[in-house]
Amino acid sequence: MKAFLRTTPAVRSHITRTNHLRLISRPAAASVHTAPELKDKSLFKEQSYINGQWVNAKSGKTFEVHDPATGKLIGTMPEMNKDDVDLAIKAAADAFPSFKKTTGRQRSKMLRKWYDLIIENSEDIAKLITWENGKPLNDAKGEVSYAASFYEWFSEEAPRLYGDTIPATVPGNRVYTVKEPVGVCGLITPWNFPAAMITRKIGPALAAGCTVVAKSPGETPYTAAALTELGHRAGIPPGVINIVTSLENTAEVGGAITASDTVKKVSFTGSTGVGKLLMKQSADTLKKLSFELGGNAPFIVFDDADLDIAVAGAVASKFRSSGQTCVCANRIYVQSGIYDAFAKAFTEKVNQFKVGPGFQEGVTHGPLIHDRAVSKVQAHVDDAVQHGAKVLAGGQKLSDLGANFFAPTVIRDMTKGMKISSEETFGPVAALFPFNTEAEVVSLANDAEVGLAGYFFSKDTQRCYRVAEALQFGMVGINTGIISDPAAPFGGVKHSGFGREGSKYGIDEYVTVKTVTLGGIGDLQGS
Ligand SMILES: NC(=O)c1ccc[n+]([C@@H]2O[C@H](COP(=O)([O-])OP(=O)(O)OC[C@H]3O[C@@H](n4cnc5c(N)ncnc54)[C@H](O)[C@@H]3O)[C@@H](O)[C@H]2O)c1
Ligand SMILES: O=CCCC(=O)O
Repeated sequence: MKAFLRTTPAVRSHITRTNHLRLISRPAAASVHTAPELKDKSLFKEQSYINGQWVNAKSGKTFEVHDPATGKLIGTMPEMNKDDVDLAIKAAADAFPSFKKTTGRQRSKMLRKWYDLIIENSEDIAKLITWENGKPLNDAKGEVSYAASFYEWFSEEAPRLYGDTIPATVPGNRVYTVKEPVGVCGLITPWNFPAAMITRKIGPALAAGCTVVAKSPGETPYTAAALTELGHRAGIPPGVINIVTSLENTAEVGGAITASDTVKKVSFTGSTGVGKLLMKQSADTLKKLSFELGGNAPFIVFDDADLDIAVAGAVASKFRSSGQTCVCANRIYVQSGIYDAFAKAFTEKVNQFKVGPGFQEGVTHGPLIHDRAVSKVQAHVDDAVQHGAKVLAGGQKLSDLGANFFAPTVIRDMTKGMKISSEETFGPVAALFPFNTEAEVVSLANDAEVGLAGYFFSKDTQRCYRVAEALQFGMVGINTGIISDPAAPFGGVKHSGFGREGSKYGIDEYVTVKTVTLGGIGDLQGS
């Protein structure tokens, strides 16, 4: 109810009109909020955003969003369908002709203003992230600066969208290229980084001069809405950013985006399965695509590694967002000479974690996003134990804290046939596999359908080059467990998808290269 009271009068009147039955019929427990206090209450929006206006679904339907830490209701969002998506696509298409004519410098200023507003409001945005995603407030603050950094970065790229001057093969011809915005872009992002995944797409799209229809994640739509409100305040013109929301209708919304011939590009971050579906759906309209899909990252510790650095790297890589990032270590391979020492030191660190609701002081790790995630984690642990692995820490749900909490877990004596060796857990389970030789572990690491991130730890410089070259992954971390950086290209190979986000390459995903050939310029008279 508190969230309801924080909405604007216009929104309240609409919700009252369309939802009064649901509001009054909700069970008492479900309507009790543990709402964080926002400095700017108008950042909490329970509507979608089309053509510069906050709107409801045309059908009037809504879906509920729940706090993963408490299970309590946060609020509702419009349950949009194809009709709403078509309106958003039309708004983006109508805005495109004038937005594409803005200069890179003008777009740079808009993105910079948006960046500044996010930084000014970072505490509120972080609270929204913690509320709907569950991650501890400090991590949420980190995500806000990471998310904002993509607007800063692409505000700097926008004025530097250079083409080439090309020496022609044909005498008398002159050839040059121009990078043009691809057009209306459909962006689909997951819940694990409610802010950063969407800014990593909107930043380069706008920098290139594209307009967008973004579908925010059904589990975590409020962060995207708050960012959009700040974009509105930054003066992004109507129709340039459109945010559609859905939960149950997500497949229909994805179908409408991919089927549209007006949408020229789809950028998706999420699971490999959904990525493949969207690629099939996009075939008829031959869209430009970039897909950041699932991972199953190997994390290799060689005997010659610095033990403390390797342990710190494993803690950071494995347990970031309670294991719910696509680049989290999933298979931790430790060489036999250092295996026992690593297992002991690593387990000691994991035992120091404090699990709890993300707003609670001192909490280092929050809940998982929902009960399906908890069930998958439990299934992976049970499978490993049934096949002979030994639990060193955790291994079970923390039901006393709430339905979505799972104890940070360390398991040793993992072997190749176990589920974790071939499936991404996406949760707080560190599985330690022993190995003996460099060739053996490189082969194990590469024996995966996916290839997003891989990590290894060694003090041997020659080995560092050798193994980095041999690993079949889009990103390799050497002696570090954190590789995310707006300046560094982010993306995978194999079934982890294609395309790169962030970095100097990120903007290329949103442009087409036009070649201009001027023929027969002739010779100067008299020369
Ligand atoms: N490579 C990366 O950069 C990256 C980043 C984050 C997450 N991921 C991957 O995402 C997965 C976890 O996220 P998830 O479980 O929410 O993934 P998911 O694929 O189920 O969902 C991702 C997004 O796609 C939407 N979606 C689902 N079905 C859709 C459909 N038919 N049409 C259109 N949209 C649809 C969801 O609503 C959500 O917004 C993991 O596999 C993880 O590795 C990858
Ligand atoms: O979960 C995927 C993205 C995480 C990151 O950008 O570091």
